[in-house]
Amino acid sequence: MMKIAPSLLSCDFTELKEEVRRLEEAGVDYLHFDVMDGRFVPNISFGLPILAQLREITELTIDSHLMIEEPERYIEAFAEAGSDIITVHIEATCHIHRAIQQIKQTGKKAGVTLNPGTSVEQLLPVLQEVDLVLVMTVNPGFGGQSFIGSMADKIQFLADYRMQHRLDFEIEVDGGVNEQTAAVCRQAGADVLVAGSYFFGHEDYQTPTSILRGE
Ligand SMILES: O=C(CO)[C@H](O)[C@H](O)COP(=O)(O)O
Ligand SMILES: [Co+2]
Repeated sequence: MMKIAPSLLSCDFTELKEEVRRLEEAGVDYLHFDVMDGRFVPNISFGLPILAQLREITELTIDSHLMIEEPERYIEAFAEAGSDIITVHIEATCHIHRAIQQIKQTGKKAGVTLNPGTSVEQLLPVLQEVDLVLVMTVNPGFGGQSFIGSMADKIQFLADYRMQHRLDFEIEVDGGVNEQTAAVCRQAGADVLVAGSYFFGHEDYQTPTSILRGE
C-alpha cells in the first residue's frame, strides 16, 4: 500500500500536538519534517528543538528532509533528536557517500534526494547504499508549489533500476502532490507520497490519506 507522509510545514504549529494526534488517527505512515537552513534553500523552517519535542509525543516514523548545506555537520544531532529516516541532498555536499555512511552509523535509515535540475543518473553510485530515494517534484524551499510533471521520468527510472538490480530502497516523492499528481506518481512506481498544502487543506485527514493512496 502507498505510504503517506504529510509535510508538517503546512500544519498548524499552534496546535502541533493535536495535529499529530489527528494524523495518527488518520493512519498516515511518516511525518515528513522539512528542515531549511536559509542557505541551501532561500527559506528557514524549523530544526532540532521542535524535532525533539515531536519525538516525545509520537511513535510515528519521523522522516527528516534536510535542506541544509553540508548536512554531515548535523547528522548525529538529527539522529539523536529523534529522526527515523534522514534524507540529504546530493547537491548539498561534496561527500554524499560519506554522508550516507554517517547516517547509517547512527542506526537510522539513510535517504538521498535530488533537486529537479539534477539528473537521476548522479545517484547511481549510491543507490546500493540507501534505504530511500526522495524525488523532488518542486524546487525545494517552499510548500504550495506546482508539481513538475517531467520528474515522473525519474520515478520510473528508479523503479526500473531497482527491479533490474534487485535493490529495495523506497521511492518517495515530494512537492505539489495532490489527487491528480498522486496518480502520476503511483503509476510511475512511487512508494511514499509527501503532501503538505493539499493534505492540510482538508478538514479531516482521513480523506486526503485515502485519496492519495488511490483508494
Ligand atoms: O520539501 C518540501 C519543500 O521544499 C516540502 O516537503 C514540500 O514542498 C511539501 O509541500 P507541498 O505538498 O505543499 O508542495
Ligand atoms: Co520535503
